[in-house]
Amino acid sequence: MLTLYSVCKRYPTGDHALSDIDLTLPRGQVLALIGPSGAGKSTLIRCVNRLVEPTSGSITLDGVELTRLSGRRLREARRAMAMIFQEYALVDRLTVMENVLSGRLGYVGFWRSFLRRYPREAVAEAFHLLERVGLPHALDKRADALSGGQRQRVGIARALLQRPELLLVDEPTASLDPKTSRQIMRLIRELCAEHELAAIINIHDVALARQFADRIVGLRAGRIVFDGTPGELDADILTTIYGEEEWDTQGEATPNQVPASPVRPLHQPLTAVTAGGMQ
Ligand SMILES: Nc1ncnc2c1ncn2[C@@H]1O[C@H](COP(=O)(O)OP(=O)(O)OP(=O)(O)O)[C@@H](O)[C@H]1O
Repeated sequence: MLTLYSVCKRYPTGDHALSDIDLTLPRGQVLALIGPSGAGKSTLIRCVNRLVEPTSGSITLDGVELTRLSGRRLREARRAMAMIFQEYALVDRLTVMENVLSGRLGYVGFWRSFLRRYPREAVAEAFHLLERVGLPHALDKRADALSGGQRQRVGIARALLQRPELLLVDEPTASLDPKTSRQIMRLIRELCAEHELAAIINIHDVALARQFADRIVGLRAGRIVFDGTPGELDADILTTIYGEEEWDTQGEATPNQVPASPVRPLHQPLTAVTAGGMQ
């Protein structure tokens, strides 16, 4: 469904953020993108929806070459790719419902979106999605009255209202406590299965990646250095991705199972892992 071929990104500063990235993502697959800070994870997902312009290479979604699109055709292509952000990117002064409905902005005309008049069908779907993400009673609340976990649920409902084929998820749990992080990752995973959505999730927490992704891609210095299943991610591979460290790799986590002892870089706080494993 999504194919990247020989994608490179060099920023005007001279930073080679991505070098020769080849990746094919089938429909419905949940891919976790891991790697050290500066490895190029955010750049990669932003190249897919062209928030960042790749310097060279090809990116196709359902056979459409995204790198050559502009104007209306780029806007149309972007509807199929919804983004979920670390900081949620909600409009604080708007209600939960209004924030979710903004997921349809790419579909309604200028005046409708300006006046925030959405089709009845979109409102009904937004109700349904808010119920699905566990916020049926928060419709009229202002976004800034919500907790971080609730805000992320709104962000997820908004993304789904866009009716995407692909979710681009940028550190969805970075600002959340370990239990809420697991709930959010589980929700994303379940929704991907329900809607046959593919997802690329940029995530620092290796234990969460192992537990909730079908596939893990490790980036280091802009290159893919690992592409495999969570079960294949052993200590040697973690060293290849992150560098030398004493890795704890006991306990094979499979999606929706609680790992006995999740993999973690030893420099991560122990509390983050133990609390995450308790739920
Ligand atoms: N707007 C920019 N201008 C110049 N260089 C940038 C820009 N954004 C990122 N870079 C550089 O590109 C490289 C990859 O950055 P990127 O943010 O994609 O990495 P990352 O893996 O997402 O890091 P983190 O996990 O810390 O978010 C880094 O060397 C970074 O300094």
